[in-house]
Amino acid sequence: MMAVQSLAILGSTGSIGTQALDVAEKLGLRITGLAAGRNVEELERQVRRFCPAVAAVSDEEAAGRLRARLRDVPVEILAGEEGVCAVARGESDLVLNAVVGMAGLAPTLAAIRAGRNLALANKESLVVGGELVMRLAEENGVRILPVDSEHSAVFQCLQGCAGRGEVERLILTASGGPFFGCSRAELAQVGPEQALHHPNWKMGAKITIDSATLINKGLELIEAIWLFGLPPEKIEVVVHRQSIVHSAVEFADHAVLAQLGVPDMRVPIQYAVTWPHRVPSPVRQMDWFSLGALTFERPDEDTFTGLRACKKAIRRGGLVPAALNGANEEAVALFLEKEIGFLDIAALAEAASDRQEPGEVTYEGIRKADAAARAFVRAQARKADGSVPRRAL
Ligand SMILES: NC(=O)C1=CN([C@@H]2O[C@H](COP(=O)(O)OP(=O)(O)OC[C@H]3O[C@@H](n4cnc5c(N)ncnc54)[C@H](OP(=O)(O)O)[C@@H]3O)[C@@H](O)[C@H]2O)C=CC1
Ligand SMILES: CC(=O)[C@@H](O)[C@H](O)COP(=O)(O)O
Ligand SMILES: [Mn+2]
Repeated sequence: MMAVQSLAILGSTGSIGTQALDVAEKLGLRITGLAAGRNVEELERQVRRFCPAVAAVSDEEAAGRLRARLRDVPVEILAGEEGVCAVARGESDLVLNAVVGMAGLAPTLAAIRAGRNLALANKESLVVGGELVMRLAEENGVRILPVDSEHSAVFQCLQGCAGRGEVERLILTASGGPFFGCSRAELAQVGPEQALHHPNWKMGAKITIDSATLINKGLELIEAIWLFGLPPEKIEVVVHRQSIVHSAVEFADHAVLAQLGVPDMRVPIQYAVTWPHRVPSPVRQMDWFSLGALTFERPDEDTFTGLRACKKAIRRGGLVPAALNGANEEAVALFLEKEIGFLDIAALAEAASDRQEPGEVTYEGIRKADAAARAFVRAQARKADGSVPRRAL
């Protein structure tokens, strides 16, 4: 891959998007396109600072507001999923997809079909459509560079590895989230305020809740299967409370390589951009003498049932992970609105995925499975007769 000089960022107003702009600015990259949801104020600031040729937002109303704010700036403003996909297809050496959720799938596919190399933070693209995404990437000669910290860590450990046959297993580390060690009785009482406090990472709301339920790790397991072409039996989830070891690879000779560092997403973002090279970064050095103990434990899947539900969805395959993902997104939104309890998230994600037949993974199939799972979750949450595990225990 030629050195990246220009970058399009999708989800530029979010946690990863803003850090990616920070990295891009320090590397002196040209920003060719930006896309976001509805945060027009932040996107206006970004457009004025980085002067992309094109910017997109998720709907016409937001596009109207952005156009009104940027009348004096020569930028093309697009709207809707098609607008975001147009930014993904536009001229750039690399597209960084940091959109949150299933909304990232269409732009992932658009970038790949246009032959754009992809730095992928949007893990949901691979969760719902890994088979499709990886097949298209291969057909179009597109590289997918992981941004998710664990997958970047594995990718870094795999540099120089001659092939999958040399890998015994991957070790995906999990912080355990804010509630590690809690009982189900305690989890039944927690609300968004507590769940939004990740012990080690400052991230967007959706992924922070996913970390608290451990569903993030289940989604990451699926992401790893597709990125590295390994079966689930070869991927072990290990709780590592300190988030210093970002993941590891055990090779055929049982040597283990791990990637360590302070928890700062600018490291994996920058590596995805500069790969295979490493360049200086403003991220602080790890202080070995203040690290203290690094601990490793087995995840408690009886308490955090979401991880087990993800493993079941992987085993059933096909469209089942898409249903689980759609249900989870909907349930997380309801939890943040205080409509359902914390334990309901995993219960609803599992119930919705159990209802889904595996079927064939097509774009239309994914959308249908996603929509059906969301409708199921909304309907269950509306029921007042107690037949759903509302604030389940
Ligand atoms: N944050 C982190 O440290 C990590 C995140 N990830 C993954 O990266 C992705 C982004 O996460 P994060 O940055 O935390 O999320 P945020 O919620 O902080 O940001 C999400 C971004 O997506 C945009 N967006 C939302 N809906 C749409 C849409 N329909 N079309 C276009 N853009 C949209 C938002 O726009 P707006 O705000 O303008 O509405 C925002 O720019 C997720 O898939 C997450 O799992 C992976 C590893 C670490
Ligand atoms: C930074 C990152 O990659 C997140 O996905 C993070 O790993 C979440 O932490 P958990 O390990 O708690 O899910
Ligand atoms: Mn991660």
